[in-house]
Amino acid sequence: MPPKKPRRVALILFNLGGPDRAESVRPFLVNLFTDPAILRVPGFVRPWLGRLIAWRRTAPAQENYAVLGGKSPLLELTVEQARSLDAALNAGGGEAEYRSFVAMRYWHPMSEEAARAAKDWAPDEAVLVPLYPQYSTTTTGSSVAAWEEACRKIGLDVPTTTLCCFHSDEGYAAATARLLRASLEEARAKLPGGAKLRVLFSAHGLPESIVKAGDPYQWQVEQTVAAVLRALDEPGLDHVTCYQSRVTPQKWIGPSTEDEIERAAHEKAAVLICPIAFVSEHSETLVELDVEYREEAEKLGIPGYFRVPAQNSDAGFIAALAGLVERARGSGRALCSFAGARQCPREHRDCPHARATERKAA
Ligand SMILES: C=CC1=C(C)c2cc3[nH]c(cc4nc(cc5[nH]c(cc1n2)c(C)c5CCC(=O)O)C(CCC(=O)O)=C4C)c(C)c3C=C
Ligand SMILES: [Fe+2]
Ligand SMILES: [Fe+2]
Repeated sequence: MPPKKPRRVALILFNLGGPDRAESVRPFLVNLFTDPAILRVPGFVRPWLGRLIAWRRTAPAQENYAVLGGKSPLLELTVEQARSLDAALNAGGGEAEYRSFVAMRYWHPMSEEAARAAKDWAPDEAVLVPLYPQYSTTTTGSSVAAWEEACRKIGLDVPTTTLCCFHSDEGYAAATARLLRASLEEARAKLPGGAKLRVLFSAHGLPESIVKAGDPYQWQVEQTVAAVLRALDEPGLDHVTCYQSRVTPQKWIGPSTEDEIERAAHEKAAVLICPIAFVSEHSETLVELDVEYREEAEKLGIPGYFRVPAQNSDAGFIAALAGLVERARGSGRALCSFAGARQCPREHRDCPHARATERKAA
């Protein structure tokens, strides 16, 4: 008998995307601020208001990207994560052949480009893999919606499993705790003896109204911090969870990372910032945390300012992601679909991270 052909599994890696040159900043921001998941105003107002906000945000955003050579490093880092994930999943041979496709939400390659590339490969099934550990309607929810629309448009119809969230996954928490431990040791070695050190778990913020409307993101961020602290196993560690990157005038969830840095400086405590909702370096880690907040902290006379690197293609993180993909495929259950809602419910404490959408092959 001829050997059985491996089943082709397309992995669709979701991230936000970022401009690839200075001229892309404005259209990237327009895409972002005209997304109904981000700008929650009546549909007839959104195109105008979204463009206005994008126009006002262009100059500060361009300044941030200028520090990074005029572009976001997010795509390159995501492509590297994709290659590493494929290598990890395909290493043992097995019944499946995996191939990752990157689908960015607001800049290229976007969902339609990813869906066309995936279709050309003729997969037997697909797994949607958000590079967001915590589910938010503004990130994973929005990406899944864009993906489904792209599939309808180009006629890609394969059985699809959605990895909804992995906020408390043990492998992910352990990999994050390892990175945190290494940075803690480095910071302690550099600090003058006896100086206080506080860990600031810094997540991307969200407008408070979005959380009040039921978005589980903040709750899931808190679960991640708890899981990382369990894995770190350092009782008594001075820490706080805070939120960065506020970009609109509404009230955002807090406390803000800037306020926590200021509080630490007043209390003569050094800070170690641990990004807790980003798994790749980008402008909000490399510029906001490493340049802007550091400058403010130093002006306030902070005794030390350190940062934990994002996971990028860290071997432990990639192994955790590979495990999540395998378990999601194997689950065969509708775990996070909640009365047809797109969103992983806030109360879903036991979320094993997968929503299996069974569709009959055409
Ligand atoms: C109302 C605005 C925004 C919400 C809500 C929001 C949620 C959100 N974003 C991330 C992760 C990323 N955001 C990135 C860039 C970015 N985000 C916003 C606005 C909102 N984000 C803007 C305007 C920008 C552009 C940059 C800027 O103007 O400063 C990025 C990519 C940046 C890059 O360098 O490529 C990521 C990643 C999360 C996790 C999140 C909610 C949970
Ligand atoms: Fe953002
Ligand atoms: Fe979930």
